[in-house]
Amino acid sequence: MALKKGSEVELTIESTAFKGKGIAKHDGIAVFVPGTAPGDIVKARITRKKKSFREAKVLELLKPSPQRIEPKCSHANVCGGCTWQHLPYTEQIKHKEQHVRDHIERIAHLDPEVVKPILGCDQEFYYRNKMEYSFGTKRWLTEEEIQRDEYVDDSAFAAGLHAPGRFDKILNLNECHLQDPISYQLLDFVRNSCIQNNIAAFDTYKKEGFMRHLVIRNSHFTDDLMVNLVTFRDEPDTMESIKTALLENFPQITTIVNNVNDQPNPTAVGRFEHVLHGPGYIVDQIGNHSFKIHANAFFQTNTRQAEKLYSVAREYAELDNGGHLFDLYCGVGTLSLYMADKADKVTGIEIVDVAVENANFNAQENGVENAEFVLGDMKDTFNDDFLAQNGQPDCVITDPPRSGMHPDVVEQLCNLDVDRLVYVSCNPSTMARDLEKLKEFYVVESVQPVDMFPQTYHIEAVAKLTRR
Ligand SMILES: C[S@@+](CC[C@H](N)C(=O)[O-])C[C@H]1O[C@@H](n2cnc3c(N)ncnc32)[C@H](O)[C@@H]1O
Repeated sequence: MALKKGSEVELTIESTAFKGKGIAKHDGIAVFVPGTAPGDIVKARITRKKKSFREAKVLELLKPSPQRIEPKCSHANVCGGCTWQHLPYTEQIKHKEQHVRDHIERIAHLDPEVVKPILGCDQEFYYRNKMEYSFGTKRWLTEEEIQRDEYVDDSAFAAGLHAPGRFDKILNLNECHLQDPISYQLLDFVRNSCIQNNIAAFDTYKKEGFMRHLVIRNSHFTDDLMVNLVTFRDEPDTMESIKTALLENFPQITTIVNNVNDQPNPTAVGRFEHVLHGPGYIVDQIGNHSFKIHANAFFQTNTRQAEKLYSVAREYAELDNGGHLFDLYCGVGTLSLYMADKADKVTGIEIVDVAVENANFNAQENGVENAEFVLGDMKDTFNDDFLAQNGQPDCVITDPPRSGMHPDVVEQLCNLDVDRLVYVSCNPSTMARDLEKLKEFYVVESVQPVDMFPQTYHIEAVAKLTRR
């Protein structure tokens, strides 16, 4: 019988899908069930019906999988951040490796044997150097509150992470084990200070209020600790009082910045920024190089594991005979500098101006004289004029955002006369899509999954391509 939306059914979870959902089969139809583990037997309600699959929500865990462990965090079952705290880390990485294989086979149509055994992360918790919290006027109700017969008001000054799939509801966090505990202590302090001082959270519907995000960045190699308060309006007096209170209670903070995002978009990047305390950046280290990082510049969020990732990219780039390296989507120049001693010349391209400024500064600070960085959108910048001006590369590293590369960039890479291409990706699905096109011109020799994000379904991978 076809499963209708709303029907209740008993399911045995067989495996996991990308994004962490468990998969069960019912009358030959795949049913995706979040929050489950292979081996679980659950009573579930169908929440979505599509031609070839269903989605379901667990109503009752009838028999837990023997693989299950107690999550460390009290929010684990609700928070969308950690999908897999109920699985041992050894199991998590098996699933991630399999997901990369699946994408390589199903989307890139390549032999999954090119995927190597995953490189796991030594640190299972507290590995992040950045957390981006949000404020809102609606809190996510607990399961117990939802079940009550009476009306429960969800209006609140809520501070934490967005409830899964909800742009308007915030899960009020009082713990999180992905970043140093100082991170959620700061969150708690800012939430309480705002409530005491009648400072409003931003209301996404009415487009009013004040506090939008709190972004904490801490260095893993220095004592630098950045607090970035993202607000809807520019109110120097309010910010001065928050800054004073923060420094009185957390003297270890080395810099405080205020990004003012007065636009409807929900990003934590301001239209302009004020530095309220300290230098306005932190310094961290990957390999032998130190990096200056401003609030709005990208930096790998797992500093220690980034070195493992970069060493794979360095090996795949095969720069033993030097040559000209292009570092596409270069951020603050981390990969460029990590490779620069092997190359004759490195040219990076990046869209965020402050990241390019940081990259130039970082090259100078680290005594790297053969790297230069160009500001621009890859799809407009990486063209024939650019090649005529900057010369042809011998090797290209590309490390795009989660959305992957723009089709024009993929096409330019297909037409490029280059021996080696190294594709670093934080999304196996878009990487596989791009490899599908690139494989006509390049041999995909190997794909190395590297886990940068324990407890979550996210997985990084590095692919080595050589010209046909
Ligand atoms: C995944 S990060 C990689 C950064 C760097 N390779 C690293 O390891 O730190 C992707 C970078 O691409 C930049 N970016 C995003 N879209 C871009 C575009 N259209 N053109 C150029 N750079 C872009 C982002 O600002 C970010 O710095």
